[in-house]
Amino acid sequence: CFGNARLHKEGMIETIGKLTYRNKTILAPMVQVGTLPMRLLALDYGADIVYCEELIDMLMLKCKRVINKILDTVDYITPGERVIFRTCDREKDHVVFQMGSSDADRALAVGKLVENDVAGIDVNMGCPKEFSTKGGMGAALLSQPEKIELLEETVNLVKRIERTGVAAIAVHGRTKEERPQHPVHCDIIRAISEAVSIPIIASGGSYNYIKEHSGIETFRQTTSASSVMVARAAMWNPSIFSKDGTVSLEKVMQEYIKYAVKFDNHYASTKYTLCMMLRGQVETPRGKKLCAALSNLEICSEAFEMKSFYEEIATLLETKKASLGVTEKELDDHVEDPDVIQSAVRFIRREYQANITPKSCLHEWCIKNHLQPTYETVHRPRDRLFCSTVTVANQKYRSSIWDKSKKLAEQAAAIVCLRALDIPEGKLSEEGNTLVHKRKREDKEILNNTENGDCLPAEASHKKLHFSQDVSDTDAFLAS
Ligand SMILES: Cc1cc2nc3c(=O)[nH]c(=O)nc-3n(C[C@H](O)[C@H](O)[C@H](O)COP(=O)(O)O)c2cc1C
Repeated sequence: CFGNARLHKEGMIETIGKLTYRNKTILAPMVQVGTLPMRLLALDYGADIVYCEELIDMLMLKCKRVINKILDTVDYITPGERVIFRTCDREKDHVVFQMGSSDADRALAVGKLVENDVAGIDVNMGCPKEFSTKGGMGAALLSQPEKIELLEETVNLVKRIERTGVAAIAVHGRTKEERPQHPVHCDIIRAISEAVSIPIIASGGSYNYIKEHSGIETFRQTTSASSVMVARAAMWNPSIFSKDGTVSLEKVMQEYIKYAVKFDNHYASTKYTLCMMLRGQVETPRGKKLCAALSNLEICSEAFEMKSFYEEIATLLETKKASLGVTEKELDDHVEDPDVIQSAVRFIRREYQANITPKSCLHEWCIKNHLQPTYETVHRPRDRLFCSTVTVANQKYRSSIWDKSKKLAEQAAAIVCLRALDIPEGKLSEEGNTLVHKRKREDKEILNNTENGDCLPAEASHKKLHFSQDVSDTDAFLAS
């Protein structure tokens, strides 16, 4: 069995800590899923504590802390302006930051970096996946005595961890070799619970116990644990935390999307989480539209009929931006370049044939002409928009309209190039368009690793989602 050690703030700053881990229901750490929208939704439905997805220490140490006045959030962003961790006041007393680390100094440095923005800090010692263990993180920590004082027996190990002063230990009741669909070892969690005096948080009950809210308590009693942490059952429907019974998935998804839009959640995380909620339904027309979406706007407009909500929030954010005195002119810090062919275009998915994108058209044309298109994208941090320049045969092309995602910006650049070269771009309105392209979305490359789905560190996670037919069910996904 393996677990997560929690270095509670109390342990680090004696007078501030308020969070305790007794008698709590907890949203478990889940890569891609446990971003701000899911955490807020879980709190709305009654979770007491919410964990972020595992974030790797080295990546966090590259981040700077930024107050985002437009979203009212605190963001930790990489030098490349990627948001790695976003949090807000509402969750401040409830959110536990989970890190992946194999080095005490780095772990401490990350702890110091985030300690004033979170309620607790968790070191992941549970992830059995290779990407984690080969870096000496996750479950690898369990076999490095010098790092966590391993003893032969799990109970003795937990006792020794307890003596380090951690506030609580979460135990996922499975061995390193077992997979999430194997029965959870309640007896082992119980033995651990009885052996130590700090709170034990039982994890691993989604598959066998937590079909509805009452299952959380059954799992707690069966394991004699202080608290229960829920991962998959909450991912499938976060209203599992509600004492009033579960809410329809349709409503839950809408609520989730609202948070995702309000807090500008990365669309890949939004899409992944919604696909996990849809489970067996990703092959339905809506599931397919969701999988094809390349932005939160597309998720709202194509798959959920929530375009007007998206637009309303976008307008609000624009107004806020303006009231903060940030003008469009100030924002447009992208250098004008006379050598670049520019025009004001935007890629609108529904205007194109299902399997065709401007990028794929350009790619195909380039292959035929023995050319190689190269894309360079810049991100404007203040409004989080992207602008891409494509170079073909030493000529640069770009759209003057900045877009919501790198992918959309690249498509727009491809459109400018195709139009300048008078090449069909795959639009439905193009007469006699007979181009047939295999759908070849960058997303598919990004999302193409089912193996890591049950515990994937954030650095890799945006590159490893996959929603193909064979991953239409979470259980299959986790089992792979
Ligand atoms: C999509 C997904 C991502 C996960 N990511 C993490 C993670 O980042 N850190 C971690 O410690 N465990 C992670 N886990 C493991 C869960 O926190 C939990 O221990 C496991 O799923 C068993 O609990 P359950 O039966 O309630 O699902 C992940 C699980 C899932 C399903």
